[in-house]
Amino acid sequence: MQLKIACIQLDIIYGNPEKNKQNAELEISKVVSESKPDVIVLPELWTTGYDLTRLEDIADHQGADTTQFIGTLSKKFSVNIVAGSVAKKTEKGVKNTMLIFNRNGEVIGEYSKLHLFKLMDEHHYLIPGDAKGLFTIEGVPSSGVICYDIRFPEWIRAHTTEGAELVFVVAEWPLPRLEHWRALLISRAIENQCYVVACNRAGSDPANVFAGHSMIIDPWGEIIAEASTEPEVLTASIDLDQVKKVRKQIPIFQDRRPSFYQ
Ligand SMILES: NC(=O)CCC(=O)C(=O)O
Repeated sequence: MQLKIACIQLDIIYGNPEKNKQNAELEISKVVSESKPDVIVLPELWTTGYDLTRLEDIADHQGADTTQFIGTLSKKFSVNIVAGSVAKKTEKGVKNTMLIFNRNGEVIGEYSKLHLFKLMDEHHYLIPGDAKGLFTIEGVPSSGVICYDIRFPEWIRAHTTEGAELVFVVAEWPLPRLEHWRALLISRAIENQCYVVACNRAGSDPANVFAGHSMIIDPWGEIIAEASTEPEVLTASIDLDQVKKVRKQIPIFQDRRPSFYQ
C-alpha cells in the first residue's frame, strides 16, 4: 500500500493564529492541487509558535477552533491532515496537542506532548499529556509524537509494540541541534523498523532559529526525502509493505527480551 505524504514546513508567525491559519490554508490548497497527497502534516504549535507568555489570550479553547478550521479543510480537499500541534486550553491547563483528521473532516486521533522541554520553558506554561498517540490513518496503524519526545526511545517503542508502522513527528526543533534531530529520527526508524515522517518548522522567533530539515525515512533507516532550512513543502510516496519486509528480515519484535529491560 502506497501513501503520498506532504510535510508543510511552515515559517510560523510568532503569536499570530489568524495569520498562521491563512498561510496554512494557502499552502494546503496549493499542495492539494499540485501533488494530491493522501496525508498532509503541519509542524508543532503552528498557530501560535512558542509565544508561551500570551497563551492565556491565544491558546485554542478545547481545540475547538482548530477542529473547525482543519476539519473543514480536510473535508473540502478530501485529504487526511496530521495537524501538527496547537496550544489547547483545558480546565487543568494548556496542553501541546496534536489533532489528526481524516478525509471526511473527522478527528481520528489526539495526542498531547508527554515530555515537556524545559530548555524552551514549556514546563512553566504547559501541562503534559498522559496517554499514547495511537491512531489509524487510511488503514495504517500509526502514532504521533511531538519534538522532544523523540529523545525518549522507550516512548516511541511503546507505540510500535502496539502496532504502529508509521510514526509522525511534529516539531519546532532549533538549528543548533540539527544533527541531533537527524540522528534521532534515523535511529527511531531503524530501531522500530517503521516509517518516520517528521515535519519541523522553518524561520525564527525571538529566542530561536529553527532547523527545517523535515524528513521522511523508511523502515531501513534510508532518508527518502529531506527539506532544506527554508520554508518548503516536502513530498514523498511511502510503501507500507516495506515495514513487513524489514520486520520479517530482522525480526526484532519477536527477538526482544523485555523481561530483562527494567
Ligand atoms: N520543541 C521541542 O520540544 C524542542 C526539542 C529540542 O530542541 C531538543 O533538542 O530536544
